[in-house]
Amino acid sequence: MENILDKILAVKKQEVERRKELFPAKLLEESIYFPSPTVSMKKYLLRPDKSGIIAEIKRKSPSKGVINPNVSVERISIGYMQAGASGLSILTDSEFFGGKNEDLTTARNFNFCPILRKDFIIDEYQIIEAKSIGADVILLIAAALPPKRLKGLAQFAKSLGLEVLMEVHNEEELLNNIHPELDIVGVNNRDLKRFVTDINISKELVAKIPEDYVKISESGINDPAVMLELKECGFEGFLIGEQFMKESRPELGAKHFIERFHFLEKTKTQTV
Ligand SMILES: O=C(O)c1ccccc1NCC(=O)[C@H](O)[C@H](O)COP(=O)(O)O
Repeated sequence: MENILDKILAVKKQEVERRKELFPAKLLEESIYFPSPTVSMKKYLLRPDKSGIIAEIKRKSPSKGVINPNVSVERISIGYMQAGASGLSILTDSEFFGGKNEDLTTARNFNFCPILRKDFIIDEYQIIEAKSIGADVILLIAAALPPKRLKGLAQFAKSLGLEVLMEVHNEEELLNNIHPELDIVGVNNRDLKRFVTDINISKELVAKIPEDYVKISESGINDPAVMLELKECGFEGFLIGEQFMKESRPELGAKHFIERFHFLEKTKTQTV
């Protein structure tokens, strides 16, 4: 039976073909976003003055349905960064997540920070598009791509100066996809085929990720105490969406979350 990831990928394939006709790659290459150079997510995640959080803007999701449909990308993206996020993740998929490319360009125009284009990348065209709308990092999902294809897309992204976040959900995906073209390895706690979210997936896989990569844990992080546990296990970054987006003011949700995280971290250091 077709799972949600298969369904998203089938729709994405058609969408990419349509977009290639409407906006040929040659045209996009001419409009590659110029004013801002690539900002390194890897470096921002390791900065001690930041929280390590990649704060996400998503209006809806297949697992949760509508989360927060009427958001101001300008206000939230600025607020996330002022709250201490290390970077932004902008969902650009429209059919399943209610996003659009313009959301990323808006975030780019108002922030000097690393921005992840969160989408389902299956084609070089989408990488050129990511660069043209102002992204710094692209996501490659191991569950969505054969290892050889993933490597080829990673190499292509690097040739455009983009960083690559490679996402896995189990050890097999990790071992099949480790190569030098990656910058960040993400463990998605959410099984994209079944919607089950389990933080233990991150805890089990972290030690198996080679030291050369910045390690992030993704999805289902809904408590600053959980984020602290993940940090203590060895994660340097934390991709958080729904926990903030479910608030009427997501940027304030992020601010309170980050304040609480710093308080817990400080208390723990003082008592050890
Ligand atoms: O979120 C979903 O339902 C989903 C379904 C199928 C593929 C991807 C999906 N989500 C993308 C993500 O990985 C999350 O948006 C991201 O990691 C943040 O997760 P959360 O903090 O749980 O919103």
